[in-house]
Amino acid sequence: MNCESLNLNSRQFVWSSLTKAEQDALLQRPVQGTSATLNSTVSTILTAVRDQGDAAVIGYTQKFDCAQLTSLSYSAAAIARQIAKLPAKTREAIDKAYSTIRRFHEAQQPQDIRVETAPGVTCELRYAPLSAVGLYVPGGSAVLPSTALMLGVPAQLAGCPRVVLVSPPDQQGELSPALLYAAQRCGITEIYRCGGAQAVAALAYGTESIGKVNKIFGPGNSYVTAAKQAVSQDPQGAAIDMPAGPSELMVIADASANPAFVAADLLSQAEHGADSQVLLLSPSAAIIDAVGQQLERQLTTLSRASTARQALASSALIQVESLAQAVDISQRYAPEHLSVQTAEPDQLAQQLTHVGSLFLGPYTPESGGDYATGTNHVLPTYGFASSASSLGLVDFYRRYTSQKASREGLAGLASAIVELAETEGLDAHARAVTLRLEASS
Ligand SMILES: NC(=O)c1ccc[n+]([C@@H]2O[C@H](COP(=O)([O-])OP(=O)(O)OC[C@H]3O[C@@H](n4cnc5c(N)ncnc54)[C@H](O)[C@@H]3O)[C@@H](O)[C@H]2O)c1
Ligand SMILES: N[C@H](CO)Cc1c[nH]c[nH+]1
Ligand SMILES: [Zn+2]
Repeated sequence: MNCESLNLNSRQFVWSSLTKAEQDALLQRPVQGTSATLNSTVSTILTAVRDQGDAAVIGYTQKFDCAQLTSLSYSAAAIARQIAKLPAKTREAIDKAYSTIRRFHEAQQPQDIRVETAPGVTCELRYAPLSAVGLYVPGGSAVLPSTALMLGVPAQLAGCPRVVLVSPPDQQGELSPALLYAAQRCGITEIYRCGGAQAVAALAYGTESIGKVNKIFGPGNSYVTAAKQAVSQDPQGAAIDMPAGPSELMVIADASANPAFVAADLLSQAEHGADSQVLLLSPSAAIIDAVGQQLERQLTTLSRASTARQALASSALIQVESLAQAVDISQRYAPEHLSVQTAEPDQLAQQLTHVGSLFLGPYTPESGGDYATGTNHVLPTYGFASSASSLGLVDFYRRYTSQKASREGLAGLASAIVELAETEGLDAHARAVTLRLEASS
């Protein structure tokens, strides 16, 4: 398809006139069709990094990012030189975003709990920061310093002892001053110049220069996401935060919405990548038409119009029968971002639970949450918003339990423990209780 000549009218649909199969196709994520080839590419990269370490990472960085590196690490002096180039106004913007994100995440501090479950028996739930975390900051199609904040702030607040940041370098082998400043604000000093599946493999398995981490965080394109999913299924690999892939936005708008606002929001996510997907649901045919016209008009002024047009080819403006039907479709699609631009957004929001993040009302653009409202922009995609959570402070902790019983406490539970152990035919379990009580009677 010639992207430049995509006719947006061909992406307008009336939901009730579609068959079930057509409805399903409309809600399918664009990347799903290519997953077999994708998985095989990713698996080759993971194996190469496991076998050859740094050499493979450096080789793939040359192949995919066109950067010739002799070392993956970034020295403190080189980081400082880059940061010195940052204009003051960008520094101030990062500072502002840092403070709102920090404020929202600080309030999420999990609390240990201690409960006396029976006389003389106490149980505790404790949180410990993860000891080594890897933060993936995308840098293929656009460098995203904001993502360094979204990952770095909670890692800093949790107090993770080792925080490693990776991101694909530019063709000169450098990371951007803004990204490095954002990392510095979050206290991150261990930084490597690599991206894609090779960076995920290095974090999960370790190489000569990059030490293995316990958990990998961060969004990325379909290669990064597939690599994260693969290493998380390998007992030798690492845990991951969630599948946070190509950006998605669904907008529910009624006749009260401003079509220019809606179109701007749709384009803001379409410009992320050709595999982004944006969907409008509206009971108003007039809004659908007006948003279509606004998309055409606003596209002409965007520097990434070509990317946005490619994303629009697998996007849709859908006329629904009612807002109730829009809610049903949204719950089924489970979008990463859901914008509600209706007369009563708060009311509708009560029913909209399958979302990564909600944007309510006409003055809450999705890009606000991408940068500076304070919520985390690392969110589940591909429909995982029906089961996975948005990134938060708690994800940087491990939860574990502890218990302590006095002799009297154990005596009080003994009959239950012994009876259950005997029911399960596990004599040694029962003896561990009876022996103690006999010894101390
Ligand atoms: N869900 C979220 O929370 C969230 C947040 C921010 C960004 N995003 C998404 O993250 C994505 C970032 O993607 P990006 O591409 O800009 O950057 P990226 O850093 O994720 O990917 C770039 C890397 O992809 C690898 N790559 C590219 N082509 C390849 C190929 N043919 N074979 C193997 N590897 C290849 C390269 O190693 C390259 O370094 C976008 O889709 C954006 O929408 C999602
Ligand atoms: N919208 C992206 C998440 O899907 C996050 C982002 C970073 N910069 C701009 N936007
Ligand atoms: Zn965005």
